[in-house]
Amino acid sequence: MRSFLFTKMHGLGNSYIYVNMFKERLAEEELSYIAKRVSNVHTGIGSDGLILICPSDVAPVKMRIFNSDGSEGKNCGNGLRCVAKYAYEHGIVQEEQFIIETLSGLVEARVFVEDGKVNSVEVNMGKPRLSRAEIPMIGKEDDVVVSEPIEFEGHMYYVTGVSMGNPHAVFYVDHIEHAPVTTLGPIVEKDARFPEGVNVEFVEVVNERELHFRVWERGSGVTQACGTGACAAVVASVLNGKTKRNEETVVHLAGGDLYITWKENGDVLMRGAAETICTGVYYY
Ligand SMILES: N[C@@H](CCC[C@H](N)C(=O)O)C(=O)O
Repeated sequence: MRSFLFTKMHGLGNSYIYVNMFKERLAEEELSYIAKRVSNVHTGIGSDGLILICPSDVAPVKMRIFNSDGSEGKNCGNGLRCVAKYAYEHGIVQEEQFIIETLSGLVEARVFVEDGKVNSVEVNMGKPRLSRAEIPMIGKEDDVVVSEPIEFEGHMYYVTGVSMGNPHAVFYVDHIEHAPVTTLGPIVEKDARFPEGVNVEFVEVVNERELHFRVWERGSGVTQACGTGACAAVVASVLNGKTKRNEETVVHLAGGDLYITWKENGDVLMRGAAETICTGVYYY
């Protein structure tokens, strides 16, 4: 029987099994299988997926994220905050500001430390990508998708498309508690107009600085929070004239709050909590 050491961490209830690949060896061809196994709440550890904390050729640390269905994602906002906390607290980095490599590029993290422990993290998530080709979404390559009418199963909705290194489809609702997360979410996720699938976000605007948010994640379904999704929601809200550029917006997710600013220079800043739940040995 084989085994590896893991740490379970969460960002606002979006939990992953983290493996320190500076020390552990997992076979590339088994990563998808391991992600599915550890995520299972009944027969595994229970999580929204698996995150590998890896050595990098271009940064002090690299993040790889696998959803609970075994698919590999290109970015993960809550994961980045937890990777930053882990890297700092385990001495992978010594500075409080450092670069993390992801499959969608480099981001800069800054940890806020109290008594040697990281209690929150800010990540500069970089610039959102807005063209259909970048999201990706079928249609004229250079077009942006802002409140575009779109039909699903005979009903009309309005979608705004944003890539934060991974794809997001944002929909506005009047009351967040009635958002069709588990009904419309899986339909949009797998719709052929999004050739790589899509994360699906529902947003209720409270006021110019506050949003309610629920998510159906590509590859994981309902989660308590999605960092890249919350960034996409803020970008979409600026594009739709509902919130302001260069001003911090509080996003209320099921698992807690994130503080997000789409800066004048184009970068999106995300700040929020990152927490360690437990460590252990996983056998497979
Ligand atoms: N929970 C994440 C996003 C994880 C990846 C996503 N499901 C995808 O496939 O793109 C976050 O906090 O951003």
